[in-house]
Amino acid sequence: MIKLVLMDLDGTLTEDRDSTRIDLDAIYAIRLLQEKRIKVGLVSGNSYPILRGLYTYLYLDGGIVAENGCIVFYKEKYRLCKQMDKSLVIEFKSLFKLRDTWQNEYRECDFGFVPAKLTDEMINWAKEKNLYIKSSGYAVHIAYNAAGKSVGVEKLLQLQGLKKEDVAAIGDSSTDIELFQQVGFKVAVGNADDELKDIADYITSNKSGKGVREFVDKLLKGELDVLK
Ligand SMILES: O=C(O)COP(=O)(O)O
Ligand SMILES: [Mg+2]
Repeated sequence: MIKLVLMDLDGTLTEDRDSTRIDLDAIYAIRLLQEKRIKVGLVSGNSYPILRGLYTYLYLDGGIVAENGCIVFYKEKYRLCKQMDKSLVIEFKSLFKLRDTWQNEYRECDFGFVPAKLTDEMINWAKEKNLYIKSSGYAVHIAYNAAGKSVGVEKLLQLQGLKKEDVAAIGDSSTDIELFQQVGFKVAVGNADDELKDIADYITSNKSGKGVREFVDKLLKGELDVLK
């Protein structure tokens, strides 16, 4: 039985994948889960302060994984990755002519840059330095390994004493592939990256936030084969 639903933020709770406007249907879906005592958590590349604020005002209790797995919050805050070296941020930005995302001043380990297009040159640069590098479609992220949403979600489930089978997750981008590795039921929104859809147990017909509502409605009506 699903006890926790982990939700990505950008491109999933929002109205679309190029928006930061949270879909009202997604908020309503969260309320429906809470009424059934199913916990909801956030798993995102966004910074901890941003997610902690959203977590507080959406009145969630399923925990937070911020900075693509590097920061976890469940009753207490945990940092799981090495703090980013500022000289590396400067080198990456100047080498690939990138700009800081506005949240970088609030980050510790995983830093985001725009434009969000990930190139082979960037991947090779990161590989040489054993860095995590992925694009969420909103930003290109780098962090010291071991990083990625899987690292944070594994810790979050441990903290709550939950098994994979107890947990479902919904996401939109390649950064959610690692999220899917740690949960029992994997949902891709209708406008998700193909590589995420390829490993999903269910793909919503609706995009982003409306897809969250569609998933939750079907989950609560028992229309999804979550106990596979
Ligand atoms: O921070 C980003 O780049 C996007 O974050 P997400 O993991 O919520 O999609
Ligand atoms: Mg996303």
